[in-house]
Amino acid sequence: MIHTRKLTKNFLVKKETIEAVKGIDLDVAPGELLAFLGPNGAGKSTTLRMLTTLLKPTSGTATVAGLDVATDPAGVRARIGYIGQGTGGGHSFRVIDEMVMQGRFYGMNTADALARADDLLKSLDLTELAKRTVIKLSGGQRRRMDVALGLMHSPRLLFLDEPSTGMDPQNRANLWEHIMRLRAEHGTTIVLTTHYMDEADAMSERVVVIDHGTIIADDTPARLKADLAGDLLAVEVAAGSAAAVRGLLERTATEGDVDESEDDGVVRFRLRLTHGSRLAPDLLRKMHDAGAPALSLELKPPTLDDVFLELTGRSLREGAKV
Ligand SMILES: Nc1ncnc2c1ncn2[C@@H]1O[C@H](COP(=O)(O)OP(=O)(O)OP(=O)(O)O)[C@@H](O)[C@H]1O
Repeated sequence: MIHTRKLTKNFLVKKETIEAVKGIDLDVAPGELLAFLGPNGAGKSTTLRMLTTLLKPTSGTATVAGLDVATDPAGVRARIGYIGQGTGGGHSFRVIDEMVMQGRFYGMNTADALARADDLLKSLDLTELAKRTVIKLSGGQRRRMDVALGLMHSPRLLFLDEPSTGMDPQNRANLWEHIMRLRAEHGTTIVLTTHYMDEADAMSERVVVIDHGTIIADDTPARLKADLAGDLLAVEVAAGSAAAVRGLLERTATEGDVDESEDDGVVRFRLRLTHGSRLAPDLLRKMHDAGAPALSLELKPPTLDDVFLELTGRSLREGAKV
C-alpha cells in the first residue's frame, strides 16, 4: 500500500538547511494500522505530508496506493483520505452539508454522497448532529466529523495526523473505538502520527519510531518493549541489608546499571530486568536467604517511552506536547 525508498525532505530556512526527513525506507501492507511515534519536530508530519502529496520530496521515491506521489499526486489524492492536524470543514455549514460537499468534491453525485454521509454519520455516532452547524460541535465531535470527511470517498488508505491531540481521555477512547470499528468494517489501511505513546501502544499493531528524521525502530509495540526495555524493578531494603542486596542485584540486572538511593534508613534500588516477573520470586527468595529481606518490591512492565529512552537517551515525555 505504501513503499518509500530514501524518502527525504529538506527545508531551506534563512539559508540554513533543515533535514526534516532523512532517507526513510518504509513498506506498509494493505490493512495495516501503523503509528508514527516520535517527539515534536521528529519529522512525522513531514513524512505524512509527503505521502499525502501535500509536500514534494527533496529526493527519494514514494508510491502510495499504487501510484507515485511525485508523478501522479492527483491520482494518489483520489485514493487516500487525509485528516490533518486540527483541520476540518468550514464553520458555518451544517455537518451533513459539509460531508455532501466533500463527496461532491471527489466526484460523487448528491444522492450517493448523501447515502455515504448517512452511513458514516451512523458509524461515527454523529447522526443526531447531522443538522448542527460545525462551529457548534465539541472538540471531540468535530474530530469525529473530520474522520467522517476523510472517509467520504471510501479511501482504502487513511492518513491521520495526530487525530486525538487536545482531546480528553474519554473522547480519545471514543474516537479510537470509532476508528477501529471503521477499520473492521471496511479493512481500511490506517497510518497515523501521535506523540501519545500509550495510544500508539494500545491501538497500533505496528509502531514506527521516528527521531531526527530517521526511523530508529519499527515493530509491534510488544516486540519493541520486549527487545529493548526490560521490566523496571524497584526494591527497598533496610540500610543494613544494602551491601548484600547490591551484589545480588548486580548479578541479576540484565539491562544497564543498578540505581541506588537512600532515604531515612531505607535503600531503594532500581534496575531493569528482562522477564522480570519470572526472576522476581527467585530474587526475593535469595534476598531472604541472605538475611536481607525486601521491605517492598515493585515491578513495572516497560512502556514505549522506556523504548525511546533506550534508543535515544531521551524521554519522549520531555518533548511531548501537553
Ligand atoms: N514548512 C516548513 N518549513 C521549515 N521547516 C519545517 C517546515 N515544516 C517542518 N519543518 C521542520 O522540520 C522538522 C520536522 O517537523 P515535523 O512537523 O515533521 O515534525 P513532527 O514530528 O510532526 O512534530 P510534531 O509532533 O510537533 O507535529 C522540524 O524541525 C520542523 O521545524
